[in-house]
Amino acid sequence: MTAKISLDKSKIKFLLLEGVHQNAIDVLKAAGYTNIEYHKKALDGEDLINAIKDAHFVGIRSRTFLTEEVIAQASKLVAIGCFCIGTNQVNLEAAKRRGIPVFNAPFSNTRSVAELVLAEIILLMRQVPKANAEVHRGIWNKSAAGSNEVRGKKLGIIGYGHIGSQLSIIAESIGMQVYFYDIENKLPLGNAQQVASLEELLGSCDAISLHVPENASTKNLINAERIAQLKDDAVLINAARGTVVDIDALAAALDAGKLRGAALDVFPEEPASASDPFESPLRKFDNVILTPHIGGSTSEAQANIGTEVSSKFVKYSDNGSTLSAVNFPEVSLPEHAGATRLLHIHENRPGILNKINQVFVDLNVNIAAQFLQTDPTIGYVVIDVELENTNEALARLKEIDGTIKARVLY
Ligand SMILES: NC(=O)c1ccc[n+]([C@@H]2O[C@H](COP(=O)([O-])OP(=O)(O)OC[C@H]3O[C@@H](n4cnc5c(N)ncnc54)[C@H](O)[C@@H]3O)[C@@H](O)[C@H]2O)c1
Ligand SMILES: O=C(O)[C@H](O)COP(=O)(O)O
Repeated sequence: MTAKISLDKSKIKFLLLEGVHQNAIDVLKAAGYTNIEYHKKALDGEDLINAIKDAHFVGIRSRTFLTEEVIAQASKLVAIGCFCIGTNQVNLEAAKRRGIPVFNAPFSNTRSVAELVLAEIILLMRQVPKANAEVHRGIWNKSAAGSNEVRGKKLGIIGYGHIGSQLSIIAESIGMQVYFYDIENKLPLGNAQQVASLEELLGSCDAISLHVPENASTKNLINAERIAQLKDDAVLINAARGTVVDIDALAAALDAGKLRGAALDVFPEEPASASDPFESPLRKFDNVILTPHIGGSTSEAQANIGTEVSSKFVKYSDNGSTLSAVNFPEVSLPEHAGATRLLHIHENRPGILNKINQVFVDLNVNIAAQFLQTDPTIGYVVIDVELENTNEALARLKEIDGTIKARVLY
């Protein structure tokens, strides 16, 4: 039997924002999904509500904010895809409560960020940003003062996840000694060493690079007190999230002559579009590299992300798989040829699975396979059955108290 989706594929609307790569569209079309609304920019306010209100799937990058209010107005939404790593721009809880899994691309732009950071470390250790700015102004200041090789220097990485550990490998390959601080115990790659406290890292390293997520524990992680602990000639890099560094404290330190330089790719407030101005107290410093959140913006990364996240959409839509969803019980599913597949997302409360199974007892059908995953608040069960009357089964599943969403795949 050929797999057929409950709702005609041409009626399933995909809303893709922020110029996600063409691969995203190609993957959807190859899977038979043709109803794709594509925007090159982020949407907000009324424009976002109007576009999302009849969408089944929405794909965004880091600049579209899917708040509780926005998600509440998207009554048909089945899944959200972040075509990037970060998912802080989505209210993950609000999505989960409505039975909407959120997918991302957890490592498709990892290498791009690590390469940019390594380049910035080398440039800052050689004072290239300052030299470049001066030569542009006609000043020929040829000097070796304050200029160093990175070989043998200490790199301190804060957050040793995908990007931090990738940076560790490539920095070590050009001779840096790598130390890292992470709230979790992590396997040190190569000769890297984990340190027990942030203070230990801050006071001893020549370059510090941040690779933590945006959350309560990382807000202003690098504040005035911690900047004061850095070596006077250290370089500081933030390509994680803008909230991690207190920008005013950094500007004050740079004004006082602290630090050799800094590189920032992310900011507490980023312009929504190219026509909006970028304001920052850091703009005046020649020894600071400022980039417009382009750490993951390479052709390679964007192409990979387009394929990866759209493939997750297709798998969820065709097959029910939530593997690698960031806010949802993960169910990895086999093909379901020959059976009807019913998906039921529910509040995780006692007795609900019994009620679900009772539907099939009452209909006198055998359950061929059942896959269940729960977290403390919701459950996701996928049921394969040989069933003639799917409408009745679906209607009865939807009537069960505590049901959040139910759908059928043929
Ligand atoms: N500039 C860009 O374009 C760009 C591109 C990709 C990712 N990012 C951002 O980079 C960050 C890291 O990405 P990743 O893929 O390496 O994430 P990851 O989840 O793989 O790693 C994050 C690491 O930070 C650690 N961590 C969390 N809180 C911490 C804390 N308070 N102190 C120390 N360590 C802590 C975690 O244990 C984990 O090891 C994310 O915020 C992501 O959004 C930015
Ligand atoms: O989270 C990420 O992957 C980065 O911040 C990149 O976001 P972007 O897709 O908006 O460039």
